[in-house]
Formats: sequence, structure tokens, C-alpha cells
Amino acid sequence: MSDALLKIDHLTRYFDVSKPWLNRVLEREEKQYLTAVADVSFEIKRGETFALVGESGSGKSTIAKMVVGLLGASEGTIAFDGHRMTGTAGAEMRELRRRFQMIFQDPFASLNPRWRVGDIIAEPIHTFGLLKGADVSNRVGELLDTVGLSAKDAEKFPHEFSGGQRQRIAIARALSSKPEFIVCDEPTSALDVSVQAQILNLMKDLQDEMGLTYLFISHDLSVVRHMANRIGVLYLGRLVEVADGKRLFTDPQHPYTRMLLDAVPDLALSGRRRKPVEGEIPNPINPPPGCAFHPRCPLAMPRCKVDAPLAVATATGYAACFALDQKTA
Ligand SMILES: Nc1ncnc2c1ncn2[C@@H]1O[C@H](COP(=O)(O)OP(=O)(O)OP(=O)(O)O)[C@@H](O)[C@H]1O
Repeated sequence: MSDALLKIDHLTRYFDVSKPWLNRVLEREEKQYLTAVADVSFEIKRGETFALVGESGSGKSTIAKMVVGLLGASEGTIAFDGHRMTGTAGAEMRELRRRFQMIFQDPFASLNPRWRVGDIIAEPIHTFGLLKGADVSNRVGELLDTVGLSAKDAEKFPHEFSGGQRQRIAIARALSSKPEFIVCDEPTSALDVSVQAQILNLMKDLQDEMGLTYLFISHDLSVVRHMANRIGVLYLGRLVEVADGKRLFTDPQHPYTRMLLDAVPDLALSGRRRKPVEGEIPNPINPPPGCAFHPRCPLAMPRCKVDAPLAVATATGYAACFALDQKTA
């Protein structure tokens, strides 16, 4: 049996971005679709942190939302611990939902400002009918303690806390249904740099103590390097490389991965010279034919403008690039 806790197969999400008003003016019936996520497959093993990286608009949040059921998939499947989530409903889905949670980027927006912290943290406990009466407040107190706050904080409101403390509250809330899997969508990017490391270290400690599995979404490669066991690199909704966390930084295989790494100021990646990211991300409504990265790629060959490369195995994962075919030929 596979030890994958989450298995994503050929996941695709289109958005209908047609402009009805323009169609009316031009007296036409034209439909336009934006492909936010295109044929993405990967697995996350129990207890590991799998990170998705990529520039803004590469499809990271769309994947995160599909995984937790906030968005439906256009095509493909998501399976959690062997249970297919796409198309599952009722009691089975309810139990699956208890087992995974999400932490959002903005702790200011994700906590209800009118609720006391204790009620915010207790909400999943009530939703899933896990505890009753005094056991709920005891559990809330324990959770506050676990995330480095005090049981007395349960009486306060979110505005009485700093950004880092609010993210601790969001983490306590996420933990209250005793999940096994947490989707973390840019959990520290709204926080001051000095606070980011504290929250990331808390998340790592919780993972070790509770055996949690994380899908970690970030555009910040230094954060990802700190957190991830394995990394998937997204470009225009397509997964172009998957590799072991360390290996991706020392031996990136896809030219897009190399471009991303070369742009990071302080990572001293493989001793290469820092270069800014070149070119613009193409319009996802009308992506380039062939390999979507070819207009920005320093290694582009005539073939890249016509055919889309298939993934080829690398030392610790895979990458989709015709230049790799030549390397391994
Ligand atoms: N509801 C929607 N309707 C139309 N297009 C959407 C919708 N949600 C996302 N998109 C588009 O899908 C693409 C992927 O967006 P997504 O938010 O997943 O990217 P991202 O990598 O998370 O970016 P960021 O780092 O900026 O959050 C983008 O082109 C975005 O404009």
C-alpha cells in the first residue's frame, strides 16, 4: 500500500472568464477560459512537508483551495488516505474534513473579529461534535498553551493580539479538530520577518510532536528551504519540477527552477551569481504553445515551441524539460 496521505492525480481547474457585456456589444457568443491549474499530479507522504512554489499566479492557492474543498476540480482527482474526495459527500466527507485543516496567509482576515478567541478555537470542536461542556474549555486552554499563548487569552478578542499571536490563534484553531493534515497557504508572509521564524519553528515543533503532514504554499524560497522535505515548482499552473527539498536548492534541473533560485538575494544557492527573474509570466488565458516556459527559457530549442515536454525522472523526483532528455540521452 502507498504511504501517501494525499494523492493528487491530473488535477485541472479552469475558470470561465468570458465577458458577457463584450459578447453583447460585439453580438457574439465567445467563451474564454483561464487554466489556473493544468494536469498536476503529486503525492504527499504521511509526516512530510511538501511545498509548492512559483511566481504569483502560478496556481498555488487554487490547488490549496481544491485540496480543502473550497473549490471544485474541473478534472482530475484528490484522494486523502485512500479516500477519493472529489465527489464524496455525507458522513464520509464530514469525517475526512475533520482530518484536514487550512491555515491562511492573513491572520487578520481569517479570525472573526467579533468572537472571543476561545469561541474561535472551539468552533471545529463543536462542528465535529468532539467534546462537550467543561471539556471544551479545558481543550481550548491546552491548545492555547500548545501554541505559546495562555489559557486566559481565551476571553480576549483577536484585535488584542499582534500579528504573530493571531497566527498562533489560527494554528490553535486548526489543531482543535485533531487533524492529520494541514494546508498552510503563505502562513507567514503577512508577518514581520522577526516573527516569521518563530511561527515556522512552532509549526515544525507541532509537526514533530503530532506527526502532522503539511502542504506548504509559499513564494518565499528561503521559507520553503527551512520547511520542506519535498518541493514542487509550478509554472503557469503546470508542475515543472518535483525534487527533494535539499536537492532542489543544490541541483535544480528545470531552467525555471534555476531562474527562481538565481533571483533570491541571500540564499547563496550553489554559489551562482544573483540574477533577477527575466521576462513576464504569459497570459494564462492564452498560454504559449509547446512548453509554456519557452518564451523565457535560456535553453529553448525549436521543439519547445511546438511540443509540451513530458516529465523525466531526476535524482530525487522529476522535471519536464526537453533539455533534460538531451542530458540523459
Ligand atoms: N476565481 C477566479 N476567477 C478567474 N481567475 C482566477 C480565479 N482565481 C484564480 N484565478 C487565476 O488563476 C491563476 C492562478 O491563481 P492563484 O491564486 O492560484 O495563483 P498563486 O500562485 O496562488 O498566486 P499568488 O501567489 O499571487 O497568490 C491566476 O491567473 C489567477 O488570476
